[in-house]
Amino acid sequence: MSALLSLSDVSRSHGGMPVLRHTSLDLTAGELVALTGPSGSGKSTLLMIAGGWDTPDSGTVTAHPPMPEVPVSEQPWHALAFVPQSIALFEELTVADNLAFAARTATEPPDQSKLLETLDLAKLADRLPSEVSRGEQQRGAVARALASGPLVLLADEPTSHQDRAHAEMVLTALRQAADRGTAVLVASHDPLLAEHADRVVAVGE
Ligand SMILES: Nc1ncnc2c1ncn2[C@@H]1O[C@H](COP(=O)(O)OP(=O)(O)OP(=O)(O)O)[C@@H](O)[C@H]1O
Repeated sequence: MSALLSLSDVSRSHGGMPVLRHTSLDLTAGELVALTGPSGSGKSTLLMIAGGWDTPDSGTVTAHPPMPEVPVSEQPWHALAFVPQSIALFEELTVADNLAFAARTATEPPDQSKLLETLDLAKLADRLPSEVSRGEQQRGAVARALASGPLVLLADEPTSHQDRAHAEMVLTALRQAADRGTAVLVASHDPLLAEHADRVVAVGE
């Protein structure tokens, strides 16, 4: 299988300190890749660059067909979805409407009710993000990303606010997306992640 998204020879410094040095990574349809490394090793930096929210000092990020042939920063949600560490749900929309908003961009919208059930959010669907817990908001952000049916999904510490049972739900949902063909890249310290991943990429070691 050919890559959907390629980082090639990417380097990035913050405040004069090198964070990523000549890093290359290919993401292929149907795989779940675990991005591991110590705190401060550059996992979020790599994800931000992969998603087009940060620019490398050198090196390239390329989206390959069937991804739209535009820079990563211009990819629509149904091509490239992101679960940021900050979670960033739309505060004025209910949990269900956050999913519905993302699903509007999907070419083949996943079943939103099923997504809410899979992530133990069904009973909270009509609440605003401010009316649910941080962990529930985080699962909402995962559900929203999945609702766009993305070709590539990038997730930054998506289980950081979860207990073990709910972390399993999050990782299972991401695994199922990979099994349906999404290329999934997950940065995490969670030891459970390796059980769900096809391969592990370590940064900063
Ligand atoms: N905007 C910024 N300005 C300056 N330094 C930054 C900035 N963003 C990140 N850094 C530094 O770059 C390094 C890598 O940060 P990054 O957030 O990518 O690490 P991480 O592996 O995701 O860490 P964690 O596991 O703690 O989330 C750290 O030393 C961090 O302090």
